[in-house]
Amino acid sequence: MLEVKNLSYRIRNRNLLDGVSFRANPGELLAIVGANGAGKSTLLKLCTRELSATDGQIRLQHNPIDSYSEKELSLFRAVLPQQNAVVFPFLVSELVLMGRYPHFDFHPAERDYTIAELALKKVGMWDFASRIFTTLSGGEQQRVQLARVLAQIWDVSQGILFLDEPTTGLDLLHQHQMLELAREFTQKGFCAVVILHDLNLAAQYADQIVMLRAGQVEAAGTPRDVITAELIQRVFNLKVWLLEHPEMNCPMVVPRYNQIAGSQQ
Ligand SMILES: Nc1ncnc2c1ncn2[C@@H]1O[C@H](COP(=O)(O)OP(=O)(O)OP(=O)(O)O)[C@@H](O)[C@H]1O
Repeated sequence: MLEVKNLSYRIRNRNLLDGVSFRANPGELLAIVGANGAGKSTLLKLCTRELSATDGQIRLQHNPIDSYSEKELSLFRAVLPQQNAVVFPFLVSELVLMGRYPHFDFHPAERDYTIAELALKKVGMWDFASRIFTTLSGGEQQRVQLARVLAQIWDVSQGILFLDEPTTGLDLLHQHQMLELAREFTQKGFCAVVILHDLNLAAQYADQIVMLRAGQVEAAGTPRDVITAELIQRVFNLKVWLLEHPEMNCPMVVPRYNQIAGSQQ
């Protein structure tokens, strides 16, 4: 469970976040959406303790975020950051095994190797296990990083998964597989908090959406509550058509063509 109450973050007299509140329950995938610069990554960095809030509270599994040691946090909470520069020539298998670091002291156990293998298979990258990570394509690297993150919380029953723009660099199939995997973990009792730019992915996979605008929550609720033409115009400055997904019970967003052409002038 993640609970954020009246969260603010101020830097150099500018409020990057102002009075943000929401709650993500076990079993839920919560998407954070908003225009560039709205404060999504800042919010995620506060929730993962990379930054400290100026005001407000964050609770994980009902306890204040600061009540946990780094080790305690890493046993139930995993983070896929937006950028994850790897400079050393690690093997793919070594990198995924790093996700197991919180679970062993000096040497990985058989179970850690097994979980790293299962995680790599889960993201369809097992065949790349003995490749050097830095030689992989952008999308392949992203899938391996996901395997590392999944390996970290593989055998946790109610963990928290934070994903910052996880679909970046992924082709259409793997974008959906990424979110299917996040959803699979929510079905195990996890809560997943995912920053997404693609409103259609948010509509299809999220149980709840928090829509940020200039550091504040403009709207929050189910995809039907939040993915409306009016809110999208207000938050993204774009007129859209809303269609019904032919199979899934959710709206689909299609930008109005004249608007896009007009916005470039
Ligand atoms: N250290 C900093 N100092 C000053 N401004 C900052 C700092 N970090 C972030 N900002 C500003 O805060 C705002 C929110 O940034 P943030 O990265 O959270 O946005 P975002 O919603 O994740 O954007 P994007 O969709 O482009 O990734 C932006 O205007 C950014 O320029």
